Amino acid sequence: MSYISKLQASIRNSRSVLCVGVDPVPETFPREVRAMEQSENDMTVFFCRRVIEQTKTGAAAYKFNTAYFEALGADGFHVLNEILDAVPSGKVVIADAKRCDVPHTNARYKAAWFDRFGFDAITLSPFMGTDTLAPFLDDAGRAVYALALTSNPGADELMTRPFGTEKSLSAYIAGRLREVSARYPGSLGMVIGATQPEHYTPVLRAYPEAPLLIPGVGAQGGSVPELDRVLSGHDGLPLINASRAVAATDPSREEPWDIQIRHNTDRINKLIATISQKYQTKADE
Ligand SMILES: O=C(O)c1cc(=O)[nH]c(=O)n1[C@@H]1O[C@H](COP(=O)(O)O)[C@@H](O)[C@H]1O
Repeated sequence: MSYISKLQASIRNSRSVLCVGVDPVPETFPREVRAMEQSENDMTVFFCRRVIEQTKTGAAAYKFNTAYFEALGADGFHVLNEILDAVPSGKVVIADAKRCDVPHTNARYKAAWFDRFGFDAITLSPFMGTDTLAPFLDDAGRAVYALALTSNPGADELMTRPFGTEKSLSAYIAGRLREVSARYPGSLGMVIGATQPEHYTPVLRAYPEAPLLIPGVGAQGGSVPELDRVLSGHDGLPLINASRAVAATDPSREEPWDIQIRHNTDRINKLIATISQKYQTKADE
């Protein structure tokens, strides 16, 4: 099955373009979880599996930022594997690894994240040139999301600046990604931050059919109505990621922490409902 078919099916089944970010920080786990007196690794497996359980109806995808598993040390990859086992089949799983290296080294990252861990997609930095993306693009069943317009304030240092005749370096990257995507069976999409809608237009115009991974709603303050407006003419299927906004729990609330996670997810899904509906229709086409 191609990556795009899997993405379409998952958006259709969940009726949502929500991607739940799994970025566990043991110090922020609910006190009930921390009180279990388990090891940090066991707590992480328990917490993340519960997050997946509570979000699986309303999420099309899960994005695992590998930093949070590397931070657990030598057993971090075992922890990641145990959590991946809990993701229902049919959901898109993305390794947010943001790798960037020469092609023969990137081939080993591909062996790790696609072949060993079985992720459907990976985030990569395109800053060493588009030749570095090639090792990830030989399989129609997998996808790359290349950083094109990131959500952090420092994106203004490089990405949103004019580049050659292009409005921004981001727009140039988008154009290059479009050219490269035509040469490979794998799917090549873009990461664009929800905090940057004023910079979207030239980027999306340069690659209108790009699958999009959009982080930055929730904790980083990206505006969903703005996102809805700027996405209006975009053809590629988006995934809108929320990590902390899903996992955040408040001990002063009456509901149990895991129900809070379900309600957080419902709230975000309501917020992005217009975008989800539009792309669900596209996924049906
Ligand atoms: O590639 C990403 O996913 C990414 C790119 C970007 O420009 N900004 C960004 O926040 N991210 C990731 O998206 C997630 C955002 O987390 P929250 O701000 O908690 O929703 C983190 O895993 C970030 O590493």
